[in-house]
Amino acid sequence: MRIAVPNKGRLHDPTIDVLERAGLHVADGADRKLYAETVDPEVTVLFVRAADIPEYVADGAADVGITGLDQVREAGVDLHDLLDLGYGTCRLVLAAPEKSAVESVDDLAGGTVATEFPNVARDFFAERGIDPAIVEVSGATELTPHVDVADAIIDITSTGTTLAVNNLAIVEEVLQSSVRLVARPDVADDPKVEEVATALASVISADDKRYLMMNVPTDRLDDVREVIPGLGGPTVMDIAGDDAVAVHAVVDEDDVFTTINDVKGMGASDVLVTEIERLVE
Ligand SMILES: Nc1ncnc2c1ncn2[C@@H]1O[C@H](COP(=O)(O)OP(=O)(O)OP(=O)(O)O)[C@@H](O)[C@H]1O
Ligand SMILES: O=P(O)(O)OC[C@H]1O[C@H](OP(=O)(O)OP(=O)(O)O)[C@H](O)[C@@H]1O
Ligand SMILES: [Mg+2]
Repeated sequence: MRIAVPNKGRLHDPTIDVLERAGLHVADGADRKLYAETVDPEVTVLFVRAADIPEYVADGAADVGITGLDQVREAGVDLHDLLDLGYGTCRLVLAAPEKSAVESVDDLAGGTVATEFPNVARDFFAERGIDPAIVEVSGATELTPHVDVADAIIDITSTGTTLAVNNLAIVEEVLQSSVRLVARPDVADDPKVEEVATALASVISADDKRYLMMNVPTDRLDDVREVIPGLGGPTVMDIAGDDAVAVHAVVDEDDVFTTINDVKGMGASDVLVTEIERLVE
């Protein structure tokens, strides 16, 4: 099976990282290599531009791909969205100069919009019933409204810094994007594809969970159970020759602070909190 992953840009490192954490060690994924073997002899990684990944998967050059939803939409190909990997979060927005006549989508009727995402742009305006001219650019999109190339842009924003320094204001959101694991429909149910999806999902599930370990006086165990929802309840083990039990549980990261305070109040001691590498539910 072949997985297409971003060869450079901001998505490269986090993608290699998530594959590694999923146990799919990428052999010698050095710069400028076009493909690499993984620890699984059946899985090969292809390094491709983020924008080209949907086409590679749709055409069968790769079976699954990891890239931004914005790129999948722009390619207009029919792929199964198997998993949201949670990074590369950004928005595609329609934006115009702060001091311009463009204040709503309708103001662009008869106007011009510059973008690296012409297909997403056309779909967006078609749905809104207007048909502005679309100018395709390959970068520095934020400059175009200031040099009379366009009245507005559709571009990526995350922190908003680039729009702000270029005196551009958001007119409307076009798409929310994050990095996805996508598959060609005919291989989406393939056991190997499911294995990879499960392994990647286990990393994502573990990210916002923590493993709690503690010793609890035996007579307070029922109280402790009440405050630790855990994953199917906590694991309880006897401690030889002691009036206490060891309790292990998986808890949401957001609940760790409260849970520790609660169990301390119930006499728990030696509380340990650790990160979880993977969680296969
Ligand atoms: N500022 C951002 N914040 C979050 N995600 C982003 C941001 N910019 C881009 N992305 C996501 O990363 C994907 C690839 O963008 P990136 O800039 O890494 O690639 P590129 O533009 O093809 O590469 P490069 O900029 O190195 O030429 C985008 O399609 C989008 O999904
Ligand atoms: O809202 P912000 O946090 O400012 O991020 C938005 C910017 O990030 C991306 O550019 P990138 O840094 O990838 O440069 P590029 O244009 O060379 O791709 C995107 O094209 C925007 O310009
Ligand atoms: Mg970029």
